[in-house]
Amino acid sequence: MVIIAVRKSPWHVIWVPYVPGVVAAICIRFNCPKFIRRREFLCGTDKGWLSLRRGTAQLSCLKGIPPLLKWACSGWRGPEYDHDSRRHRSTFPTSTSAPASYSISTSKPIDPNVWGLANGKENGPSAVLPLRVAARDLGPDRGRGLIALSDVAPGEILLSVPLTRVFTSQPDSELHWSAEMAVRLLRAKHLSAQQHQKQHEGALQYSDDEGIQAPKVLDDLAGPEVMGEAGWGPWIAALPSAVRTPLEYDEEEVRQLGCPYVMEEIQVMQQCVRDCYEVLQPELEGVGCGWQEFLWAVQIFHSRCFFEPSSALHMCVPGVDLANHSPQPNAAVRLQHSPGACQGYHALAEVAEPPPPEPSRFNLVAGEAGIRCGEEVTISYGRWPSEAFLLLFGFVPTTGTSVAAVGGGDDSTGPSAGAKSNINGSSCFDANATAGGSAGAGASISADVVAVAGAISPGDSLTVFRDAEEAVHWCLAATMASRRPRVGQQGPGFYEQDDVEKITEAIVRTVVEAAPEDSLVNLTVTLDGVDGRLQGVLELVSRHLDVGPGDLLRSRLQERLGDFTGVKGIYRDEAIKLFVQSKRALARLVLTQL
Ligand SMILES: C[S@@+](CC[C@H](N)C(=O)[O-])C[C@H]1O[C@@H](n2cnc3c(N)ncnc32)[C@H](O)[C@@H]1O
Repeated sequence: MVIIAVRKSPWHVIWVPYVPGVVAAICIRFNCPKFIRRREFLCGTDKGWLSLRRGTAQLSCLKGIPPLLKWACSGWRGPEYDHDSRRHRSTFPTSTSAPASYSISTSKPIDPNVWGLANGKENGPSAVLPLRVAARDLGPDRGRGLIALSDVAPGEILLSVPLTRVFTSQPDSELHWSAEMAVRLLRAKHLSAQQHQKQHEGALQYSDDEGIQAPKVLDDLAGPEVMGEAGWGPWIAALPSAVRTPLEYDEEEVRQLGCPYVMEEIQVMQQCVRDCYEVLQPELEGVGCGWQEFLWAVQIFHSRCFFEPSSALHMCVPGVDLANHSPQPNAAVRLQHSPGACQGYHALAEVAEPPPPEPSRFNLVAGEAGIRCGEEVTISYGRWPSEAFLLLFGFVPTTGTSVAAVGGGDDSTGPSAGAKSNINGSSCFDANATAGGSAGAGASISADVVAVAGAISPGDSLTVFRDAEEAVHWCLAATMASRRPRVGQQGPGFYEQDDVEKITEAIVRTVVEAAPEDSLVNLTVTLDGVDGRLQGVLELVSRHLDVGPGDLLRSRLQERLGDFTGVKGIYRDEAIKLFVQSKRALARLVLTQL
């Protein structure tokens, strides 16, 4: 696992390159200039492809997607060209151990016709494109996804999309990136519909005139490099008709999230998109679009874009954008740059005739364990707190483990108080060191803890304080509240409000001076332990207040847990439920460690 600290950055997801040096890190981020809040996440990505998932039962075929995949991979000569894959394929043992419930338990290639794949057709002048993947409807939880049509060898390219067919943000736009892309998408949709209409009318007109050949309509495979904005039609036609992220949540749904930080984030995001709409409204009306279409288009980009850090561009990659997320993916993406863009190309050109430069391509590549026929092809969107997944993609990833032990919808049940074991053998829970607590390092993981951990979204973290200043204020206020003297008595260690403010200011100054380079925002706990910056702040405060940092953390976590246990009513969205369950389970689990 590679861990990367992303500092002073808004939502920012990073994939570490599968083969270092071949591809730049690919990221996804939500980055709105109007409301950038400095946030700090520890994030990482699994470099390995640990376990593979089998295909889902009852997969239905999708009209419109096969032509999309072919269109997206324009100019690619296909997997057979890139690899001698038969050699690799023979390395798979015959799968006889697959559970009977799996719909596909054979490594025999699936007949593309049965699966509705328009296969073996030409893609370019003479090339045959026998794709190894097809899109399938995987049900309401995941939407569509990509399924392997045959066993795929490690490292084999599954889809290869030229950058000319990648819908990319404009670097110098003054608008928020997704709003700028949305308005272009809607214009392209309008133009491609007009183009389609013209072609249809032309064909009708000529079919009336017997003996006269219909005018040659543009090839179905033509793209934006030939047709300009109207050329995005095949991709746009395959986009989902609805995407639901928190941009569409109403007040009640936002409230159900329970977490004040996330609630605020969503409100700011919603306002930002409304502001962008106001600016763009005249242009949007010009292409027959209103608020609903704009909101759809913005959410399309939030949920489907890669972020390429070296160019700072957001990229929506037709075909690859059908790959769903898994914390244990079996594939990854790579940017493959053209020889013309590589060092040495021009030097070569001086001494010999170099091959014509190929466009750079965005590849979907099988992981190092390969992929079995019938398995879903997944990539990792990154290892992120559940709010990042929720805000951008509208879903919260799970491990699939039962959540019964953390109470599910019933907030009264929690993990057994005896579950004092250390998560993953980590000994990071040292906040209690001066408070005399037991971290239980090295203890085995009890069934309760495993069940609780199962509800926690992989990579989740719990924001304990927004920033150091809030932490200091809270610690002082909570400590003074507990020491408030009775009338007529002198409480030990109790300060009056004026003094509290002075002490708070002094502590904040000390904290900032102690870590001038550090961004002291988004102080969290995770399954790996207490954020070191949070630990530092708590220790500084505790010295002034004569109270253990572990005690301060414990009572703050109790309060945060209360945010997630107070949610009433039936969850209106599965993602909200999973978000609340994950945060609640994490808070409880950390509390058992203190
Ligand atoms: C890049 S798209 C993937 C293709 C998408 N399923 C479709 O039908 O077009 C990302 C969206 O797919 C869905 N998705 C991806 N991975 C998922 C997962 N592990 N669980 C649930 N939904 C997922 C979410 O709706 C997300 O916003």
